[in-house]
Amino acid sequence: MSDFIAVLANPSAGRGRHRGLLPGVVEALGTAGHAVRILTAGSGIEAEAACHAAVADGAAAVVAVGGDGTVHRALQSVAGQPAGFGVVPAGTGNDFASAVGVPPDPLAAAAGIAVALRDDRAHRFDLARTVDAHGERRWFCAVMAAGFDALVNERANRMRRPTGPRRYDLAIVLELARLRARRYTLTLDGEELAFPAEIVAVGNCASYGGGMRMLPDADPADGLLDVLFAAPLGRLDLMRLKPRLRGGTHVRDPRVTVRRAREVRIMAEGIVAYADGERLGPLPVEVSCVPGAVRLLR
Ligand SMILES: Nc1ncnc2c1ncn2[C@@H]1O[C@H](COP(=O)(O)OP(=O)(O)OP(=O)(O)O)[C@@H](O)[C@H]1O
Repeated sequence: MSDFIAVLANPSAGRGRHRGLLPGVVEALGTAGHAVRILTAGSGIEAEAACHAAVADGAAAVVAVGGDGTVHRALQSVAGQPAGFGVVPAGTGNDFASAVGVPPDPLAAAAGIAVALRDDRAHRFDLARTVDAHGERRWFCAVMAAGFDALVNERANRMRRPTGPRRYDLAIVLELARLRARRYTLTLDGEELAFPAEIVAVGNCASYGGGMRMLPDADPADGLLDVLFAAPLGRLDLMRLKPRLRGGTHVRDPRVTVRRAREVRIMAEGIVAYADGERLGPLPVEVSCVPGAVRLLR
């Protein structure tokens, strides 16, 4: 069957707060005049496979109902493809949705997707494409972490307890105790830089983690990636920088550098990169900005 809307709902997104949302979302999407097919998946990997199958089956659009992790999974199937993409923000972090002008209210977002599909109107936004040392390709939409924040994510993923946000707090404490500057080699459009650092991030959009504006001026429609790195700060100053991320004022610190590039390569020992909060894999990673790679319905 073709001419249908595939809906990837992540029941665990937003700690389950939006579980009752789906019927209203499906009803709103139905007004676009396409059949609505709900994809079932028990994990991020299954979610991704279900989206790929739907696109191969001729889906007119894929709609992700969840946070940035769900968006990341769904995006793999529509990036660089003619199928449209919709986001119904229902996660704890909805950073891509807010960067591309999706209404924060889930039902308003669903209604907007239906109107855009009916009127055949889409907005093109850039995506970042990654290639790892094994040649594996992925896409991401918001921010790739390749420093302290990636180490925290990797540690939190390995921990079973505590659950919820306290797991991250504990992972931060544990990783702070082991903090050390690593030697990075960064290539920005062919220019090679080598320096010691604790934080390095690449952004297609400004924020991650639910409003932490790591790359405050990143624009998902400028055809470029924003790249942030900082001279070694040490434990105390790293923690002092953290509350400044929400306002994006950390970039005023003279030890922080932000550059723009179309193609970026990052190498450092012992770092597993995370993109949109999802595990990407060990560095080195090459990242390219692909202008207009997604047809966003909103
Ligand atoms: N259909 C699905 N079923 C189960 N897990 C999924 C599904 N879709 C995505 N996932 C995974 O669920 C995780 C959380 O998703 P997401 O980021 O959308 O929600 P969140 O509430 O914002 O997340 P977090 O609690 O991690 O901040 C991601 O790792 C993602 O890969």
